[in-house]
Amino acid sequence: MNQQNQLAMDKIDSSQILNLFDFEKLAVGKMTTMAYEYVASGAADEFTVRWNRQALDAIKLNPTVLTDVSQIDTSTSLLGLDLPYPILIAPTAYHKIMHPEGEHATARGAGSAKAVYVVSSFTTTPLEEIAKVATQPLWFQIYVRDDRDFTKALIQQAEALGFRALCITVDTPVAGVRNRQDKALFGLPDGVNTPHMYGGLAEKKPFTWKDIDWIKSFTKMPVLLKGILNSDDAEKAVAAGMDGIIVSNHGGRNLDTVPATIEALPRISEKVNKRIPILMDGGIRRGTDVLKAIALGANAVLVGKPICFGLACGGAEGVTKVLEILKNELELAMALTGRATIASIDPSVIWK
Ligand SMILES: Cc1cc2nc3c(=O)[nH]c(=O)nc-3n(C[C@H](O)[C@H](O)[C@H](O)COP(=O)(O)O)c2cc1C
Ligand SMILES: CC(C)CC(=O)C(=O)O
Repeated sequence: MNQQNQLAMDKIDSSQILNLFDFEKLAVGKMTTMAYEYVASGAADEFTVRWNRQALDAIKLNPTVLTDVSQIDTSTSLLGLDLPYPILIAPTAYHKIMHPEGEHATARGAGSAKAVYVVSSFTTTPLEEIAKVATQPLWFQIYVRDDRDFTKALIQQAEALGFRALCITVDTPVAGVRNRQDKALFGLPDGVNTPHMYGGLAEKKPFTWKDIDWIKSFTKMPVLLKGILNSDDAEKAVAAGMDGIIVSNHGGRNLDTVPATIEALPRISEKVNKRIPILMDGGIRRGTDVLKAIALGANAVLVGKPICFGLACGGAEGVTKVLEILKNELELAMALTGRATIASIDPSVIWK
């Protein structure tokens, strides 16, 4: 497709695309069936995918009235970065199957929205190219491979390119039961490849806390573990000197029937007790979801599928729009609950 046609395809009708669910509906018609199924599906019977949403929906809010909400300030700081709002782009693989400009567009979209973009190690665009167009901080997500020299070189490459933090995905020693993906005969189309990763996720070598110590020993980037669901692991992460954790069930794509992340968050937050930052992802679609996650102990959240759908619908502009809608909804949720700052969002905003 030539550039002009692509730009026409990418125009988003703002009168009709008002929330993150609208993007998914629009994306169905814009993506190949294979790409849509890859993004939208979860593991096995998709209980966890649904629970991520249902658990957030089931939480009721407890607003406070007559506080000064004339100035809403969503800014926060995280691992040395000043963020205008506590929402990051979760690492998701294979952006070129969602949009021809792939991760290039995602990085530009993140730049316009002033959001941190966590780049997947399964990027279909070289890291150098992403770094060149990024105007906001980038973080890197790594899948640790059997070949540890390869793994080390990749982490060092990201560090040398100026990536600001490393997220080690720890919830995927093997890929989950991905029936929908398999039925859609998932495979990368000709011309799309992953310049920094080989093969799938069929690693044989044990990957344990020792490897985490090893990575921590040679990188200066802050290190976060992505995919923590139980509070004992959270405690071990603190003991191992991690700079942060991401409470995540991989968007329900790995082990079906694990709980919603918003359900796992409070006990992890209690255990961690503010010693290190906690991020959370899984089912965040509304500003009220962001507010609930912060109230229950998250310092920030990440969004996965909505970014993929935004990218598919509108390239860089679509990515920006997803983030702007969510940020705007967060501002409204803060004003309507009587919380003018992120620091003032505490558990009392949850109806008990
Ligand atoms: C299409 C897709 C690809 C993903 N690829 C990765 C990946 O490469 N590395 C990773 O750590 N997580 C990956 N994830 C998980 C996300 O980082 C994140 O945990 C999850 O999508 C959050 O839930 P949400 O999609 O409901 O927002 C992927 C998720 C999706 C939907
Ligand atoms: C290449 C895949 C394993 C990326 C991933 O984490 C996912 O599809 O959930």
